[in-house]
Amino acid sequence: MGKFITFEGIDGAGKSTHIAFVSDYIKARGVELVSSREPGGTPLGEKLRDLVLHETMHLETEALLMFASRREHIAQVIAPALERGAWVISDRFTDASFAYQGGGRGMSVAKLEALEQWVHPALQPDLTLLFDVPLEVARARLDATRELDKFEQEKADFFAATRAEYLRRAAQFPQRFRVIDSTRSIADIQLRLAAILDGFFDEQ
Ligand SMILES: Nc1ncnc2c1ncn2[C@@H]1O[C@H](COP(=O)(O)OP(=O)(O)O)[C@@H](O)[C@H]1O
Ligand SMILES: Cc1cn([C@H]2C[C@H](O)[C@@H](COP(=O)(O)OP(=O)(O)O)O2)c(=O)[nH]c1=O
Repeated sequence: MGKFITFEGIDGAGKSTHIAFVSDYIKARGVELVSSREPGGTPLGEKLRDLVLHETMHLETEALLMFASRREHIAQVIAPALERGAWVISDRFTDASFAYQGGGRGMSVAKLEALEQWVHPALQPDLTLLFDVPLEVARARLDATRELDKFEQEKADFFAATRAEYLRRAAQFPQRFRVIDSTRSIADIQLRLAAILDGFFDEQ
């Protein structure tokens, strides 16, 4: 079996900035790597992504579409890759549903756990990199760079709750989570990522 690594954090924390670095670092070890994202990662998932990022909908519809996209992603991409021994990096996975639909929007943890049990009862990431920054830093980075989607337009209290839920989960699952202080410079964060990945390779 390959290894499954997920990237998490509130919008603007710096996840996307570090994916190429982590990919290259893993590939340099001679491992086959599949890099993907959620919502999305398959042709159907990308259509669902477009809907869920731009249409207003009931909270539970939003959660169900996230898990529908995930079901397809696991079936088409993640499970086959892990089974053939490849490593998989996903820009977000189920922790994002707990943080955004749960923490941010207030959906019950019990309902999210039921969906998780349904869609991937036996699969969890081997390593989750949580890019953590205060809201003001994330907001300033987003404002400086891009057009904001539905989630990115949310207010500060939404992101405070989202960030808090991510940190709660990191404390709940310390085995797989590594929290990265994303207020640091990109170079400092790369040093920290390299140390985390070296440790992770040593454990294998
Ligand atoms: N450590 C950092 N220091 C300064 N700017 C950063 C840092 N990390 C990311 N950025 C910048 O912040 C913006 C948002 O980063 P991005 O990686 O797209 O965030 P995310 O994928 O988490 O939403 C980008 O313009 C990026 O260049
Ligand atoms: C996977 C997932 C993402 N999301 C949200 C978080 C993000 O705001 C958005 C898209 O994620 P992201 O890939 O970070 O967007 P970008 O391309 O702008 O960096 O989807 C959820 O609300 N629940 C989920 O389960």
